[in-house]
Amino acid sequence: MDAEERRPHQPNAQPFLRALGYSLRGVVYAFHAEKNLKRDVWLFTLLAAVEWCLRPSLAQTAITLFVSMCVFAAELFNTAVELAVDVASGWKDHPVAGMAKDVASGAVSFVAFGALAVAAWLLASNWPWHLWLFSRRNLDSVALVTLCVAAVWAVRLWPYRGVAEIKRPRKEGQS
Ligand SMILES: Nc1ncnc2c1ncn2[C@@H]1O[C@H](COP(=O)(O)OP(=O)(O)OP(=O)(O)O)[C@@H](O)[C@H]1O
Repeated sequence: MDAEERRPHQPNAQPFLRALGYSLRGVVYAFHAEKNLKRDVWLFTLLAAVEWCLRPSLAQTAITLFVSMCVFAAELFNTAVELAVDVASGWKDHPVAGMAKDVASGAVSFVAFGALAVAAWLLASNWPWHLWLFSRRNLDSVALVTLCVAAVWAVRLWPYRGVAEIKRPRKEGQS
């Protein structure tokens, strides 16, 4: 595969826009292919629904959104590690390849536990819970959450037009 095939998009675009295009391509692929990321999109939507109802302050909303983005980032790094390990190992089993994937997935677990702690803090600090869904309370928070959910779903639903499907070749006996 030559360099042009590896970098197929926007040959005349500004370097910044080109880099943005490549990042978007990677993120769309991961959201299209990784079941964990698909599940995280739903969990993020659930968090947004909770924030639409509870209407935390703007600072609290920003913190929870930042932590959610850290979870997405950790999953994306994990996906990148899995792909790199699969290519480096030629899709063959190797203890170091397996360990590399286990370490990467351990990193995701750490961020996920941190995110659970932040979710608990959000719920506890807004106790007793009121349903503010149809009020004008903290509209700036609502706007921020809505923007982030829309962005995440845009990436999730963006059609994936990969050069090739990336998947591990099936072993004998696997369906
Ligand atoms: N090349 C390999 N050699 C040895 N063990 C491997 C190899 N690839 C994967 N494994 C083991 O199988 C586990 C699952 O790997 P796999 O590539 O199927 O990830 P996955 O199930 O898609 O993970 P995730 O759910 O995080 O996306 C790894 O954590 C590792 O323990």
